[in-house]
Amino acid sequence: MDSTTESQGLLKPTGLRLPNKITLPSSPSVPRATGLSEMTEAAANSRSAMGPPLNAASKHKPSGLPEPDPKQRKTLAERAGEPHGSKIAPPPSSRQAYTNAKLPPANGLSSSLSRMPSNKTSKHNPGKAFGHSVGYGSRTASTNTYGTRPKSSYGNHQRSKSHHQSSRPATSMTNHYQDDESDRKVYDDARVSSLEAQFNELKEKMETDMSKQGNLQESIKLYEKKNAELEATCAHYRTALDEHKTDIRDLKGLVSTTNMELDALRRSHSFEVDDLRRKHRGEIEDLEDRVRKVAERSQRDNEDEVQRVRRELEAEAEKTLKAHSEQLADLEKRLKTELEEERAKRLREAQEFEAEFSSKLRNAGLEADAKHREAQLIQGELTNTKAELERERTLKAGLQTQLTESTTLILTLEASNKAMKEKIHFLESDSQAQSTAFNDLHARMQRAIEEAELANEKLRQEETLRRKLHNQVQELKGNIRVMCRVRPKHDSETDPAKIEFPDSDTDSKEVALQGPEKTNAMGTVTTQTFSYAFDRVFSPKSQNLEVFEEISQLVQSALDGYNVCIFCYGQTGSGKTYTMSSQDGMIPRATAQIYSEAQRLEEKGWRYKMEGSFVEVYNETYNDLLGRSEDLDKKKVEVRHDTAKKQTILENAVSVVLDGPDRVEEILSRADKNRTVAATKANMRSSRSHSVFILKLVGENSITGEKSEGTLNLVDLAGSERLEHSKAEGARLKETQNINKSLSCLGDVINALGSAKEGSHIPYRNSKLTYLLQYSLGGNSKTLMFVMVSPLQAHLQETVTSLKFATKVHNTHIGTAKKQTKA
Ligand SMILES: Nc1ncnc2c1ncn2[C@@H]1O[C@H](COP(=O)(O)OP(=O)(O)OP(=O)(O)O)[C@@H](O)[C@H]1O
Repeated sequence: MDSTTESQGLLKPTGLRLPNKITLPSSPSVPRATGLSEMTEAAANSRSAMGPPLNAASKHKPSGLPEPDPKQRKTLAERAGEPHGSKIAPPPSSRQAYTNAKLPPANGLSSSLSRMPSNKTSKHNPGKAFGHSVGYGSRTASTNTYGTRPKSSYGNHQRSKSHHQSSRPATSMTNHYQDDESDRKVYDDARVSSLEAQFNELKEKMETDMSKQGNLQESIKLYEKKNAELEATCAHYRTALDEHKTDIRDLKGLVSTTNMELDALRRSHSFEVDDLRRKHRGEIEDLEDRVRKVAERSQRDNEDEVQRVRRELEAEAEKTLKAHSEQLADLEKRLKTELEEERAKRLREAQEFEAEFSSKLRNAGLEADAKHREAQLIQGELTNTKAELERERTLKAGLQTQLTESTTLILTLEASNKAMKEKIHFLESDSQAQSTAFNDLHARMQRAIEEAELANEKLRQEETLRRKLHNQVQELKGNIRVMCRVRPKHDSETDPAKIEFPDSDTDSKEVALQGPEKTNAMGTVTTQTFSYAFDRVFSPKSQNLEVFEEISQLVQSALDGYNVCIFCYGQTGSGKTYTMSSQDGMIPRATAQIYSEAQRLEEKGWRYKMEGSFVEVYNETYNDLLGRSEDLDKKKVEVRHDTAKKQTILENAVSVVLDGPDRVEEILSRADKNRTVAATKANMRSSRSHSVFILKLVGENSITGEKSEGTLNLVDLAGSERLEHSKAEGARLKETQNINKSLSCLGDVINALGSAKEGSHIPYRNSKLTYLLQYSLGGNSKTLMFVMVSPLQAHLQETVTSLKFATKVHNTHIGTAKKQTKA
């Protein structure tokens, strides 16, 4: 039911009219929701716009709604044209009682008023109460009071008053009623007008409330609208929030992906940097290696050049001397002829003028005596010159310093020749004396030549003696010698072992290793020192040249016809290959020495033929390192021994005739190439195989008829590391087992050679290596073992094992070496 209908309903019983239209004030105070903050503000505003609570509103505060002017308002009595309404005002107490609604309104209003909210404090039925007390013309018997007072405090008061009245007698009451009827009527009118006033007041209040209700409904609608807007905004923001959350999630995913990519990039970058660093280091090492090789090669070239120039100069000097001798001989011959002619001529002249110049002849005889003395002097000078020439011939070979002397001598000879010519020219004046002088000269020259031949013969004998003495020296040094070499530490290597060379200032024959620190039960830290002594110890500072000087005498022995075996023993990476086969290693140096010695010996009548072979022993099979690389593991190399000649023959292996120093380089590079090819097939094969360079030297002296045949074996043994340390498996295990077997066989052979009596069994056949070296180890040979030592602490255990093995070999004494002479 709307407010208008309700108002109309209210008007019916009373005939009062409510204003047709209640204009609700616009509510400017209600803001439009524009956002979350605005909504809060609007809510606050709307709350304030709602006004005070309803019970407060019942006090009728001005609400802004149009209200009838209170001055124009008229009471019902006024409207009905009853002028006395204003005169009879109810007592203030009765007005108060109506306000409290303890009394019911007039009967005509009862139906309408019954729909009004009742005061909950009242227990009365207002209509009923009103009916009982104010019904027109009816008074209930139960009403002991006059019945005009409402049941309120006023009523109570009435009741208490009635109570007093009830004590009055009924007759007196009836009288009173008749007397005061007019007063009662007045009083009723007053009451009616009072009720009307109250009703008006109530109606106004209702209207106010209704208008407020309308306002409130408007406000509610506005709030609902605003709420809907806010909810829409809220939903919008929620969607936006969800989108943002999705974006944030995406971004987080992107960030983590980017981070992962960055990490991957960083990792790959660091790998690349590491690779580049490794590559760079490798390149630097390659470059250093190449530079070193170039330097070494150029040094060798220089040495060769010096040798060549020396040889050329010597040849030239010899040629010059020969030319001078020939010139001298020509001169002598010409002079002789001229002298003969001159003599004949002079004889003729002398006969012609004998008589004429007899006195002059006497004088000439005197002069001839003088000249004879001079000729003798010249003859002495000539003898000296010849002696000098002879000395020059003896000394010229290989002595660069004496080349200068030779030049000086040549100059002196030239001067002497010149002087001689002058003297001969002078002597031409006396043919007799000159003839005698030249005869003498000739005789002396003959004698000098004979003496020179005697000297040459003596020299040859001395060479044979030198060989014998050299061998005796070698024997005194021992037929098996052991030398130790400690390689230098590379820059890339850390943690060096403590290796000392106590006698490096004097003999350099000792090496001392300091073992790891050990703590005993008492907590004392001790270090064990291992000392070893060998024939020679080379510190890391030593160069290949210094090492070669020690072994050059053995190389000489090979030229002299002995079997020589030089091998390098030690763990992988200890410097065996560097010592043996590097550019200036033992193999190139030994062959270079052999060449120059062979040339030197040529003038003593020796002619040498040299042949080189290079084989490897890998997994107990022989491979030819000078053959074609594709045949390396296919071609079967066999080793045979000629027991009668005590010679080793390699079948199916290439043997290269070494007719010049360049050939050695060629051999080494070919072997190196083959080993590199093999290394790709079996990893680190060069370290896992023994390589043996065999140089056969066959010499013959055309003058003495002597012959010699020696062999120089240069062996680079495989790495000697123990099986338990190498942790090898599969193919590597087999390799290591074979290496260990052959090395231990080598030890056994040396041991047997040292302890066995002549003719007893030596276990050469137990391994391919000892079988190959059968005639180069033992009684008929000279053996030198280099024990190579790594300078690192990590290799200390292996180093100690190697040095122990070397000490065992060093303590072995092998029987006297025998020179091999060809039948
Ligand atoms: N005396 C030295 N002076 C300078 N460098 C050396 C010396 N000895 C060895 N080296 C270097 O040490 C490294 C290992 O040496 P090398 O290859 O000769 O050892 P190895 O015992 O022959 O090893 P493997 O058994 O593997 O053949 C090489 O780089 C070599 O150049």
